[in-house]
Amino acid sequence: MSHSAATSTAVPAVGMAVTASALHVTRGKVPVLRGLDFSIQAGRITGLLGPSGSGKTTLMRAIMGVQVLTSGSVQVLGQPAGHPDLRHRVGYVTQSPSVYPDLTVEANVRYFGAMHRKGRAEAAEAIAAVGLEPQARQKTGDLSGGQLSRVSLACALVARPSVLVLDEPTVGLDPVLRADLWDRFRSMAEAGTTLLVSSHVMEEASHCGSLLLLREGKLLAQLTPAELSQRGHSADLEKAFLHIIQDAAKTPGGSPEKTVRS
Ligand SMILES: Nc1ncnc2c1ncn2[C@@H]1O[C@H](COP(=O)(O)OP(=O)(O)OP(=O)(O)O)[C@@H](O)[C@H]1O
Repeated sequence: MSHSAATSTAVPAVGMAVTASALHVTRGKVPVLRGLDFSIQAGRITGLLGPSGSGKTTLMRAIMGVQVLTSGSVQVLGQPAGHPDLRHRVGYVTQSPSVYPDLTVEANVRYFGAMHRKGRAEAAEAIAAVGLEPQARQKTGDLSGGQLSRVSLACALVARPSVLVLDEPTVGLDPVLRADLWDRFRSMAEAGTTLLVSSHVMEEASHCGSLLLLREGKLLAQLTPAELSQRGHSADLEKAFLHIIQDAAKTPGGSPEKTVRS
């Protein structure tokens, strides 16, 4: 897998790429996000961590502007989430790969690239970035699950977005590929791209510059991995997170502890 720094149209690594204020989302009759306030710093990897059902995907959908908000607001690169000006600047990779199975890897990536006025060179770079050069001419429908999710990622990378939102991008990948992908994310952040990456795997939190910890639709904390370890009294980030969750459960009314800003 190539680790060349991505040339993106990223905003300078100052200021905030995403800001949510008093964000409430109800899906069906279920209050899923319950009053979130946070900012995501530009040019950094922010991890979105929380148990299954805590609202991670819903929050990512809100940031992409594809989720109806009950109240509150989400701003992305200074525009309301979903604003047409953000179309070429914000990329989203969902949990289920959305690619054309009858097309080759290369054709898929070139197709998505064309939507963002990108050509052959950018497609080749995106394919190399996810380690799929050997499969470039293969029909996407014949690939393994992990390869398929990497095609989906390449289809987002080809646009060279300033903000990249990734829903569990490392699921189904072996440890070597996972490490390669995190290296890739790191070099993208160094080049100025803002990444928001969700994961169930607390071990992956250590790759992030900042963490948003969600539980039952509330923000338990925003902090660095080192702060998580310190506050959760364990070098094992999974144990530290559990500790913080247990502390929050003891708080009267089940309200989260005071949010730590990193
Ligand atoms: N369309 C819907 N109608 C009603 N409830 C929904 C809908 N979609 C999601 N939910 C509920 O919203 C809550 C949050 O779901 P969400 O997918 O955001 O969680 P998540 O943290 O991403 O979970 P996972 O890690 O399992 O993907 C869950 O309780 C889920 O059942």
